[in-house]
Amino acid sequence: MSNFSPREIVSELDRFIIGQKDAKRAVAIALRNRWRRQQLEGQMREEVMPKNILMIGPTGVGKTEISRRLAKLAGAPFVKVEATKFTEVGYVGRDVEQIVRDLVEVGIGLIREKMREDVKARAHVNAEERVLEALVGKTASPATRDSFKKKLRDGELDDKEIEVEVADTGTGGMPGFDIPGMPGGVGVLNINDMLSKAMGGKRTKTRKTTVKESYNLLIQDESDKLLDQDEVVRRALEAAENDGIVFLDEIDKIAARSDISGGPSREGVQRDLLPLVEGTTVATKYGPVKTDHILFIASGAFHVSKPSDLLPELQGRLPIRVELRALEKADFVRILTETEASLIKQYIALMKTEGVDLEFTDDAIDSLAGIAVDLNATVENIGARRLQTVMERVLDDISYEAPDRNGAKVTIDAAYVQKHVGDLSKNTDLSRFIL
Ligand SMILES: Nc1ncnc2c1ncn2[C@@H]1O[C@H](COP(=O)(O)OP(=O)(O)OP(=O)(O)O)[C@@H](O)[C@H]1O
Repeated sequence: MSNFSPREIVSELDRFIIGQKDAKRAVAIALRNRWRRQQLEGQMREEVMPKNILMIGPTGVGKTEISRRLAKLAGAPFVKVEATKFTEVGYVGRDVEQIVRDLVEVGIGLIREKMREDVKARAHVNAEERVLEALVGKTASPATRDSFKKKLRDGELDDKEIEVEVADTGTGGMPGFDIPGMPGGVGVLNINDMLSKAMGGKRTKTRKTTVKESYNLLIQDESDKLLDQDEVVRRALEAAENDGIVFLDEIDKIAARSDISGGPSREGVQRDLLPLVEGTTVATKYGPVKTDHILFIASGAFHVSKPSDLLPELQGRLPIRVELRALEKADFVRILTETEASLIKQYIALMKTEGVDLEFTDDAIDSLAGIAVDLNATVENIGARRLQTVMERVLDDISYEAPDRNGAKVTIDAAYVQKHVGDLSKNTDLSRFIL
């Protein structure tokens, strides 16, 4: 859990998302509130519920992006679900619980990655200790150890032969396999683990190797010892419960209190979602998960329905309302130029791998932004996503020819942009399919 202040969180989000100050502020406070809750003790800690957020704004203006970046910043498990998915035919009420199961799966992935990193450093330290022991023996004086440690770190002993004892993993180790219906995660059985347990503990063997090569063997050996599956699961459940963020998109589409023919009623879906948001316990294959402290960020355009069309109970559980505004041309220019890993930066980096030096003039960027705005107005407003389709089209030729143009410098100016998408964008019928 990060201990950034709300101001710091907003400034981190500013690196990736242009504008939308209110939404950034709201999520920053929500994240800080989690940290505050963690500082509390006993009953009070259990009483403090997250203040869930309702983001209102047209499509493609940064609602998901803000939430996803927030989760990344916090190292928190994150899932995005379309609320309308639950209005489909064949849906049964309990399906909403899958959201929580998915959140736990994401948590397992995150924690495993984190623990591998933790373990890597520790495994390396342990491995070094074992190499030292192999070199100088168990009873050497601290001074001797230190002097050998220095030589070891300077690489002076790399070619020296030593004997190390490592876990015997049989003939190269057998692969783990999935239990049908329980792919991945704790469902994986490791034959070697089972064998070694069945045989009353570890089987080891002595290997003769050089100091340099022993490291790989020992780091692997130590990592295996350190990465504890039960611990991964325990921490993942904890992360899902306390840090999890669920992004419920298209909540406006289930807001109207009328039924859609064929599918379950919208109100029914709201009723199914309600316990999750209010706090319930969901059974997962890893164990029960309490949803009380999961942060829900619901989002929708609310062009037709209004937040007040949601069930009162659900409205009450989404007390923080923020509006995101539609993006204008100036925003598109900033999205193209100022964000970290902006599309422009991505294309420049990609072309560089081919030895092509790509450059965009200011008027090219202005032109790209202008075309995106026009298309959003004439074809369909898809927000900043429009930049992707326009950019892809403009760079199509260069992308295709890049391998033959190693060493070339390509400058994209307004004329180039106009030539490649300008005319097309004026033809609304054609644009509908291509841009
Ligand atoms: N304000 C912004 N600044 C930078 N990039 C943005 C901004 N708004 C949108 N984008 C980019 O546009 C794409 C779509 O945005 P996002 O997924 O956040 O849309 P959304 O508002 O959640 O819409 P929807 O409800 O349809 O999912 C993302 O790739 C995102 O990077």
